[in-house]
Amino acid sequence: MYAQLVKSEGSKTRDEMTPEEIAFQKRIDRGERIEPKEWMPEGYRKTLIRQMGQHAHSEIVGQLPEGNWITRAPTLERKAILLAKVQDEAGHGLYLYSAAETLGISRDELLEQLHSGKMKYSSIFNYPTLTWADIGAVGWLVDGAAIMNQVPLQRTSYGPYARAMVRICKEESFHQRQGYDIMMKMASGTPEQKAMAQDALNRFWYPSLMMFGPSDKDSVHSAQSMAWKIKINTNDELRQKFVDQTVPQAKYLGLTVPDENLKWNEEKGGHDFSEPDWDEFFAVIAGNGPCNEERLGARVKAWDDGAWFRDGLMAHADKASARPHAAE
Ligand SMILES: CC(C)(COP(=O)(O)OP(=O)(O)OC[C@H]1O[C@@H](n2cnc3c(N)ncnc32)[C@H](O)[C@@H]1OP(=O)(O)O)[C@@H](O)C(=O)NCCC(=O)NCCSC(=O)Cc1ccccc1
Repeated sequence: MYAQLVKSEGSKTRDEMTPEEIAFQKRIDRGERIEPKEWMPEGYRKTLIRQMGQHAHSEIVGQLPEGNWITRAPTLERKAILLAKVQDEAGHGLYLYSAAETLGISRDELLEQLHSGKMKYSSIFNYPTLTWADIGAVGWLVDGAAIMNQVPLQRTSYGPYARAMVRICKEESFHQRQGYDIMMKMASGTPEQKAMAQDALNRFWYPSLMMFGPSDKDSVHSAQSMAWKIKINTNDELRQKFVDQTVPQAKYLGLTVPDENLKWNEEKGGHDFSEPDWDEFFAVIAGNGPCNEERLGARVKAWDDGAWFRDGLMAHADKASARPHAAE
């Protein structure tokens, strides 16, 4: 069915699987949920830690480009809405770290891997938010792409991840609407405001398409992750759905998607569109995007600055447990 997917490193054919692995795959094929204390292949556990960890880190790092605008939101109402949205992203990160911890890795280990550059976070957050219209574009396009990817993950095979996705998707759809609402205001405002909205769309269009990952022929994990139902769709399938959903929304705003090759293809029932610049994508995920240093630097600083607070909490917890009767 997915002839274009490359074989994932370490993936096994049925003949190479142990009886336990075959039984596990049968459970997945029947659509059963896998729960934390149940047996799972080591590769399944590691793949989930990688994907859920990257997802959690993206939510946390993803607060930075929007947090940048909280003090400069144009009205009190916009400020309150943006503040709530950024707090939601923190909450999503925390559910996802908790869900990842059920796989036997601690939150400290996950954060250490983020801070040392061993684990990734979404490429999109390495682009700057230069104007207020960018906050509209982030909500509309970035949250829109996030939802497109995450709605199918509500049916992912690992129970704690699938359940976390249900609440996260509800909140992300509010985020997407608040972004589109900002874009509607800007696009129907003064010519200068409309130009800002167009400029934000121009800069965020291709980075948003990159959020779905490399094209299927370069996606090293898709084949195995889909066999395990850790992923439900290929990267290209979701990218296509995102383009098809977003193009009419841009039209409604009176804005132009920055792609001369964009056109409806009746035969395939979807748009033809230009691929993002994959060299840029691979440079960004290798740490060389416009804001990688600033984003990671901000997270490491926040971690270091919070050391006194974590130490205080631990000291308090130690004292409380040394006095078992104190709380009675
Ligand atoms: C689709 C994909 C992202 C990638 O498919 P896979 O099968 O895992 O990989 P594949 O073989 O295709 O790629 C090969 C290599 O490329 C890496 N790579 C690929 N794409 C990216 C990328 N875009 N950025 C960075 N790295 C990327 C990939 O890790 C792998 O490298 P590795 O071997 O690990 O070193 C998948 O992990 C997924 O669905 N994750 C869950 C959703 C999720 O994480 N959402 C987060 C954003 S939503 C949000 O934050 C909400 C929000 C909104 C607004 C404000 C604040 C917050």
